[in-house]
Formats: sequence, C-alpha cells, structure tokens
Amino acid sequence: MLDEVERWLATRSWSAADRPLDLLLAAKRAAGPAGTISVVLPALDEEATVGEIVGTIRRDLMTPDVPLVDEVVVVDSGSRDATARVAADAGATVVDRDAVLPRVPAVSGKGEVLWRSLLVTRGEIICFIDADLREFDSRFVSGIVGPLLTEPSVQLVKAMYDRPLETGGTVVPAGGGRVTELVARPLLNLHWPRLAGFVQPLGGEYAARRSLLERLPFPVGYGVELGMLIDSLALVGLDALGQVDVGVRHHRHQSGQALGRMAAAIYRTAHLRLARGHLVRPRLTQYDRASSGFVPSTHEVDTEERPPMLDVPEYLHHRAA
Ligand SMILES: O=c1ccn([C@@H]2O[C@H](COP(=O)(O)OP(=O)(O)O[C@H]3O[C@H](CO)[C@@H](O)[C@H](O)[C@H]3O)[C@@H](O)[C@H]2O)c(=O)[nH]1
Ligand SMILES: O=C(O)[C@H](O)COP(=O)(O)O
Repeated sequence: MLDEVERWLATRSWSAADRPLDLLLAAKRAAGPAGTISVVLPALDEEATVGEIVGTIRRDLMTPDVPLVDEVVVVDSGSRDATARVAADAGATVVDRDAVLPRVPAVSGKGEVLWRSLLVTRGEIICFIDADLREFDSRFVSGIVGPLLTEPSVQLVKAMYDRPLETGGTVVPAGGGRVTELVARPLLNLHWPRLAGFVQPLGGEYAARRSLLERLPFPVGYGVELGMLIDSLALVGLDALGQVDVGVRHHRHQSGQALGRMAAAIYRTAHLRLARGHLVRPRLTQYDRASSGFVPSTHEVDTEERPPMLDVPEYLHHRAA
C-alpha cells in the first residue's frame, strides 16, 4: 500500500459513531445553505424495499427535533411495479426520469438517474442511497453526510460496511461485493493505487457536495461509482475524499450473469479513463445451457456518458431559479 494511502486511512476513515446527531445538527445550522441535504434514491422495480427506506429516513432524520435531511427524492428509473406509489405513500418526492430534461431522452441505467437527480434537487449536499437495501438504518445517511458538515475540505464520502452474501437461504458473512472484489478492487489497485484505501468503492451509498457532482461526467450505467471516484480524485485530490463505517449492509443480490454485465460496464469505464479515445468493443457475450448445448447471448455494454451538469443550460436555469 502507498504511504499516502496509509496516511489517508488514518485521517479520512471514520465511524458513524464519531459524529453524534447533535453535533451534525449544530454543524448544519452553522453551515447555512451549504448544509442543505437532499437524499436521492435511484429506483428500478424496488416496491419491496423503497417504502421502508424512505419511511426510516423521514422518521429518524426529518422531524422537528432532528431536521438533518431537507428532502428525500426517489428518481424512478422506468419501474414497472408499484415503486412510485409506494415511495410517494412513504413521503418521498417521486420523479420519473423521463420528466426530467425531456430535451435529452433518458436511457436505461443507474448513472442516468443519478445525473438527472441534480436537476430536481435543491440540496448543496446530495446523498445517494440504493433503494434495494433491507434492514435499513438511518446511520447510512447521517454517517456519510457527517464529514461533509464538519470538515470543509471534504467533498465526497463513501459508506463502508460488512457485506454478507445472502442467497437461497444461506448466508456467507463476508461473501458479498463480488464485482468489487473480482473487478473493481484489482483495477483500482493496479491503475489508481491512490484509491486503494476505499473499502467499498462500488457501494451505492455516498454523499457529495453539489459543487463537485456538477463538474463530473456521469457514466449512464453501473460504471458511475468507479468513474466518479477516479474523476473526483483527479479533480479534487485524495484528501477531499473520505469513508465512514456504517455497520452492515443487506441488499438484493443480482445473478452471476447480471454481475458479469455490471463488471463489463465497470471495466469499460476504467478503460475509457485509461486510454481516452481508444475504443474497446463494447459488447459482452454470455452463455446459457440449453438442450442443444451452450447458447450465447450478446449484450451491449454501457458506453455512454452524460456531460458535467454545469454544461447543461437547463441546469444553470434550475440553479438560478
Ligand atoms: O437501471 C437501473 C439499475 C439500477 N437502479 C437502482 O440502483 C440501485 C442499485 O442497483 P443494484 O442493481 O441493486 O446494484 P448492485 O447489484 O447492488 O450493485 C452495486 O454496484 C453498483 C456498481 O458500482 C452500484 O451502482 C450499486 O449501487 C451497488 O450496490 C437500486 O436502487 C436500483 O433500483 C436504477 O435506478 N436503474
Ligand atoms: O458491489 C458489488 O460488488 C456487486 O454489487 C455485487 O454485490 P453482491 O456480491 O453483494 O451481490
């Protein structure tokens, strides 16, 4: 490990318990407009879990006694289930991705809705939380916004946690994060060793200052987290990044093949940053057993990236309004 990373781990890795709620509330009051917080949940068919997450945030962090969070926004990513209704019933503002920036037709993908969320939120701190989390604890939010409220030099904070793999009734205590361990961590260690201190580089729970997010390009799919870390390092430097231990994360696990497509998108995002301009073939072929033998199916790998929001005229208008 680089000496710089060892130093970073000693000074930029915290636990949620380091900053109790009363400290955060005082820091928020002192920060004024810079302390406004929007929580954003990207959601594609998450009716089973989105309501409880929204409800927990509202119950714990949006009360007269604990007014830490100013708004909770669910950006619907084309759900065909009752995600929008369940989220609205739980008290979230629900926005359909197609209703945001209609001039630019939405494509599928998680990064796409995170990018669009900048146009419909008002917080100067944006906190992204996956909508498929189970046994959700509001420390996921208060923990990661903490350093942004108390440390002016910090600009992006990722959650870190234990990741059990819970499938088919069995639990492997530290078995989760398969793409993280097989793809993202090796890529980061080999090509961007200054980012090797992140325990959960792909985690979907992170908070950042708007002033950083609006300057970043957003890969439209699952490359968004890796791209954001690499680009943030280049833009603001390692000491502006941090991580906070928030406990244990339980979520819905995707199939091996879906994770293969995620891995391809992440590799592609890394490759683009390693060799801007040189195109790899953006397709992935996978195999399923059928009576005739193994059948290939080929999928497009996300290649599109949205430009930094500061380059979008509608965003400048939204901020001026
Ligand atoms: O097209 C999509 C796909 C996903 N999601 C939402 O994004 C979140 C995370 O998606 P999920 O499929 O649960 O991702 P994971 O398999 O858990 O992948 C991990 O790794 C990804 C790659 O870094 C991150 O984007 C995820 O946040 C992180 O949890 C969930 O709320 C989804 O509903 C969308 O909004 N639109
Ligand atoms: O973050 C990851 O590595 C992928 O989302 C896979 O996570 P899982 O192995 O916990 O399903």
